[in-house]
Amino acid sequence: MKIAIACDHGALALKEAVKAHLTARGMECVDFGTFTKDSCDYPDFARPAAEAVASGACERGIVMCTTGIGVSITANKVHGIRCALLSDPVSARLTREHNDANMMALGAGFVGELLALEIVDTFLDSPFSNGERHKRRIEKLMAVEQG
Ligand SMILES: O=C(CO)[C@H](O)[C@H](O)[C@H](O)COP(=O)(O)O
Repeated sequence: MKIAIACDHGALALKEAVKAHLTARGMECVDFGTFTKDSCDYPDFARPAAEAVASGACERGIVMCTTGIGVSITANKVHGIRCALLSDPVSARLTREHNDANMMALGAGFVGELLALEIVDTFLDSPFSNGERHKRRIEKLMAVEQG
């Protein structure tokens, strides 16, 4: 699986840990930065990662900042993206089963590395349920993009 990853200065260490973990699992990470601890602006990194998922260049995306909020809001403004801000593995499973989320966000200030990796694994390993009611709801939520 090809995964787009991105972070700002608040989550650099977590992004590196996620990248190492996914690489060890045999997945390909496309890293959109940031690459230093210098202060930066999270949309500059979350946006291209989300666009890579929206275009199909990457299958899933994982974006990180201090809270996870800024990167998740940014990703969700890209057409085709359903990005869930996650802090527990149950929500990671349910957002795949119910929302068919194609991206997830983590707040490095709130979720430690071990928990973050469990959330990432659960998110990537959980399938969409394909339930009719969930498909209907996703169609309706994606229609919001059309105005
Ligand atoms: O959490 C974030 C946005 O939702 C970012 O990671 C920023 O770090 C956060 O807004 C704090 O910004 P600062 O420049 O590091 O003070």
